[in-house]
Amino acid sequence: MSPSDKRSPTDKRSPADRPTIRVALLGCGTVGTEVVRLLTEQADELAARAGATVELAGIAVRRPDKHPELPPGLVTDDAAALVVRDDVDVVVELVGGIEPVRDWLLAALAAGKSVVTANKALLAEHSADLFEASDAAGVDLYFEAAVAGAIPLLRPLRESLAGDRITRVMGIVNGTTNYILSAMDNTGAGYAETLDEAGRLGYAEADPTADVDGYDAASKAAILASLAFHTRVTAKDVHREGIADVTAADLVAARVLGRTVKLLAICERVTADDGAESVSARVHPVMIPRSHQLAGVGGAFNAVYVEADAAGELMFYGQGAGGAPTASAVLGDLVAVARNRVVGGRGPRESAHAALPVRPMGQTPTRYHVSLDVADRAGVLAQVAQAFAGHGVSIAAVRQRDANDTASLVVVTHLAPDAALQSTVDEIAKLDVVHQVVSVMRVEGEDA
Ligand SMILES: NC(=O)c1ccc[n+]([C@@H]2O[C@H](COP(=O)([O-])OP(=O)(O)OC[C@H]3O[C@@H](n4cnc5c(N)ncnc54)[C@H](O)[C@@H]3O)[C@@H](O)[C@H]2O)c1
Ligand SMILES: N[C@@H](CCO)C(=O)O
Ligand code: NA
Repeated sequence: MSPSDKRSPTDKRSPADRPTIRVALLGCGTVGTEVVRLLTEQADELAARAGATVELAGIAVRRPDKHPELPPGLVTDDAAALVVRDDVDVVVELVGGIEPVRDWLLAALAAGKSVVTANKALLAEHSADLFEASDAAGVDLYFEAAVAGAIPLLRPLRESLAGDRITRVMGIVNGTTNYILSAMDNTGAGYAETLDEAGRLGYAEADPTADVDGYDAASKAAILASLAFHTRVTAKDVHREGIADVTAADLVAARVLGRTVKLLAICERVTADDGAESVSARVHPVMIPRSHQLAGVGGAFNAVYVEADAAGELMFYGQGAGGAPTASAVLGDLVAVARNRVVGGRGPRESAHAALPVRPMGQTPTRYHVSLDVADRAGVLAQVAQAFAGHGVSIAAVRQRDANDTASLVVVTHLAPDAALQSTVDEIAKLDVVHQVVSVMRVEGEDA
């Protein structure tokens, strides 16, 4: 697009006079394929909405010979050359991973190209560098698809809620693990077969351990905490536990009590007694009541609660993974970026002015559900209760069920620092009267 193509938003040029925004697409896998389809099928509508014809200038893939469906003149295996080409206005990155993508995007931004990306791993590590490069060049960096797929979530945080004070963001942000946990809970399906199915459906990352070990959700939590609290949180600041240790016994223990297990990302603004503010960001399995709205979120769907001082509680729900849903978010960003280029403006920049410290997990208040098999004799409950009291942890509820010479004991705590809860569980596991620690799970969504 040449500078003379710029116009005001009220300019009514005929389609023939519209400027052209030329797009370099990097990666044509699950999401990239759907972006090409939508760009082609909806070309006229997208042009009308963007105020510019949006046209592919090139498509970089690892193996051009594997893509006979793409126009040969557009396909290249040289992404580094494509992103700085003079005829490219916008780079849409759908490759994933950190290197070499980081170098490509920094080069693209430095060359004055706007960037749209779905790459949460990259943003959670290097958003500072990327924002700095986009500011230096005066171009856009959009990434709605990076968190919660199709769900408009980042734009509401960056723009709609910019006038409010967000206190908490909590939800299901990984489709693959939600698909697996839902299947294990509903049908008792096995872990491995369900993970394979999530891969076939295009939900899982290229390396699915990023999903099951919580790395993907931790990257998303870092992005959410940064945007919600106007600070910089990176993936390594996020406490991370995946679902690999969630057992059938955990799901049964949850079911018996009318609960289920979800992998949640929880980002909170924490205010200490002296008024000092910090943020906490964590990803781990959580036991929630079946009546909780997040309990009904099945398959690869995502749902995120946002709590803000003035707005109160908001909930965002929809498809969090898969080619077409993710492409929807990419196209939304592409139209926004194209519009900005047409009018000569920019979207929101990084807002990290609050510069809040990150509170370590051990100091973060949580609640535990502990299920134990204990000896069925007098004084056992007192010993277990003493262990909690010794670490300053207050008990909210105790349930006991007897079977032969063993009793099943379930303890749910009030809020306590996570480190105190961990130490309590370690001590309890060593008690002679405790035969087995059946399940230990953090709890959300119940009255304390
Ligand atoms: N699949 C989803 O549901 C989903 C949802 C949200 C975000 N994302 C993100 O979108 C991105 C792409 O995900 P995907 O599922 O489409 O992955 P994919 O593995 O299906 O596709 C990746 C593409 O990148 C290409 N590629 C790899 N190395 C390359 C190189 N050196 N040069 C050029 N091309 C190269 C591959 O050929 C392939 O076409 C990732 O960042 C992912 O985290 C995916
Ligand atoms: N692998 C990711 C894709 C969406 O970001 C998931 O399962 O949620
Ligand atoms: Na999104």
